[in-house]
Amino acid sequence: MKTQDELKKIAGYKAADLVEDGMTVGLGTGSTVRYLLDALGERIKKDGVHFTGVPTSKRTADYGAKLGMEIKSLDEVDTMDITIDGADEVDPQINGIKGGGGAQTWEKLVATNSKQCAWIVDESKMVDQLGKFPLPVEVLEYGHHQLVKRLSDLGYNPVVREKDGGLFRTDEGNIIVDLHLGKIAAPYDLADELSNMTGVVEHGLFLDMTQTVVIGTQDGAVVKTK
Ligand SMILES: O=C[C@H](O)[C@H](O)[C@H](O)COP(=O)(O)O
Repeated sequence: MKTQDELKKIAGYKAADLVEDGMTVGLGTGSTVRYLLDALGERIKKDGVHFTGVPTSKRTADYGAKLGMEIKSLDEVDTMDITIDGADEVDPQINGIKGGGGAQTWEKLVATNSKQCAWIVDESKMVDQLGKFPLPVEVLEYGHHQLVKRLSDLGYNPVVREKDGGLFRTDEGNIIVDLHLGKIAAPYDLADELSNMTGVVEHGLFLDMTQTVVIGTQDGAVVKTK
């Protein structure tokens, strides 16, 4: 029986095949993406493959640069040929929840500027309906008590994310409110509602953005395409 970490590695290494010489590639964030970066680092060393990486977090930028990748910011490129990223939950339509690591705002910016997107997940992340994983929402710190109250009144069970005894901070210096929803019956309505709330920077619902999911399973990598 392979561990969850081994399944993440299977997905990350398989997805590295999607990257071709000369591409501009959006690089996601998280523990599964770390395996993708390791695999790409090996291809750089062994095969001399060259691509430009557009990272979705400072963590990914630092790790990619350490592995010899050319790193550019989103503002320095026109478009990305593909973005490969992790996800916290993926449903049968390849919609998902992201932001478990608090990186969803940069991730969504990079994804929406990419020609195609692929997610890499272990099989435990595949669900019939989104919402068991708490939905991360990046918000401005200013006024967040009011916003949290509003989210609570709506029945969304908001919890302000903490780290090391203080508030968790995103790469933009904002904070994260995790919505404990249980099930998301109407994801499109919820996405619109959250996007329209003043103080919300970005939420972790990624709808109709991704065409491919590479799943690490006990039987190897499975690629599902829309
Ligand atoms: O903010 C973090 C990202 O959305 C990650 O891609 C997501 O949380 C999945 O991370 P992991 O591969 O570590 O489970």
